[in-house]
Amino acid sequence: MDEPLVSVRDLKKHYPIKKGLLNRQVGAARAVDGISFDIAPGETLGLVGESGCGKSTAATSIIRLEEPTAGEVVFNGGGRAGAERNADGSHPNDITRFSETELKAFRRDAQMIFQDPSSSFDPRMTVGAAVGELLQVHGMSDRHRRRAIVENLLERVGLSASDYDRYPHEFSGGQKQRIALARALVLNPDFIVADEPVSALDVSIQAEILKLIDDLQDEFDLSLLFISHDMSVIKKICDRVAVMYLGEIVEIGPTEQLFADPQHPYTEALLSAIPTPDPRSTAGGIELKGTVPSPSNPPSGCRFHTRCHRVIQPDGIDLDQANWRGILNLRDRLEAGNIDVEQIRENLPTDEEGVNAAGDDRVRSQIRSEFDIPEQLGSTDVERSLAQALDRVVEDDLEGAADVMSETFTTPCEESVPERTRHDDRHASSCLLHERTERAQAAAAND
Ligand SMILES: Nc1ncnc2c1ncn2[C@@H]1O[C@H](COP(=O)(O)OP(=O)(O)OP(=O)(O)O)[C@@H](O)[C@H]1O
Repeated sequence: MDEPLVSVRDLKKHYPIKKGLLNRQVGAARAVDGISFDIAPGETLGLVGESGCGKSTAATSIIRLEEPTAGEVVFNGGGRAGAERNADGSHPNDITRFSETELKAFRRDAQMIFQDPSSSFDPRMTVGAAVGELLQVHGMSDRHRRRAIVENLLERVGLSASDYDRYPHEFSGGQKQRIALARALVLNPDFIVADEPVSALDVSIQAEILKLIDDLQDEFDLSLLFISHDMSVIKKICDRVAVMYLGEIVEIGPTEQLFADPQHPYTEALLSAIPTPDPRSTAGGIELKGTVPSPSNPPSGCRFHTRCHRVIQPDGIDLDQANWRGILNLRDRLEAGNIDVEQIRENLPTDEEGVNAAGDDRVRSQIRSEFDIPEQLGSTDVERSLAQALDRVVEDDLEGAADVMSETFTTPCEESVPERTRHDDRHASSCLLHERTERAQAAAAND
């Protein structure tokens, strides 16, 4: 790739968590925790992940609307191309080190579009004034010239010059997003960050706005960082995609390749969630249960291991993968002390005879079924440990049950942080499964 327009390296944004009267820092929410990628001139890079993965924080940190905690964002637009690193290793184009003056110049060259077009406009300002405001801020004092530029832009985003004197409330959501695009383009930037720009719009309008963004990108030769939680939107507009989970990028690659051949289980799960026109289709059938864990206390090892349908089994265990997931889910819930045995008992239908004994068995069965663990697992060792744990559960000794479970049921995924594996020069992912395959292949080649 030629010199990228934007080059993000190991970018972090941690929010301090403070407590008590003295407001002492007791921890940090690691919203963005070491992300790296490049965006080429004229390219659209998608950043996708569920709510809470850190996408918006990444966006605002990259264009320094928030101060990053660490890392580098090199911006080679705005006439800054071709600069060499300083002797101390720092880069003169590193946005995170820009002075106020440099930052002001950068603000001409990089713009951001937000999800909700309604809240991005002052209701008392005409559309023309809102779009032209930045021209004025950046020194264009000629009112007639400003008006001519804005009228022309309004037409280029599919509105008309006569909309100049109208007010935001007179426009629909889709039209307001067109106005937001005109405003983002008015200073002729090189780089636009669009944070969920179509998520608040009806699906039919979404398609129109995506088409407009695509056309404008060509016309204005823009690079775009396009943020969305929706894989189907990403597919329509992005050249490459970075998949983000809990502050990290777990996979990155060209859109077509990533959709056809996803390498990270999280990507697979996101793709599986794309609705299909056929209601009977299970579209891959991977159900992403639960929500993204808190970035203040992320899971050890691979952060996705607590929800992963491919979570690795330790040596000596070889269960059906869904059953293994169920066992780990039960273990994690027990460790969190988050199973209410009394509640389970109360919800069971009453029995006429031998209430206690039958009740305990039913509690065991109920728990197994809740966690998708069949009555017999086909492995004596696993069954023995599970039975011991369930015995403790029915005695309401959750801690004891958790101890038994965590002794037997462990996964390499919680022990090692996966390294980035390259699948080709543009496609990479971070999953222990690939690391293992690579190691096995290397060992075979050496034999
Ligand atoms: N100012 C803040 N202080 C503390 N934590 C924050 C702050 N802003 C965001 N976070 C946390 O950082 C994590 C990432 O949030 P972020 O909004 O970047 O995610 P997102 O992927 O954009 O999700 P969404 O689409 O819901 O906005 C979340 O857990 C959020 O609670």
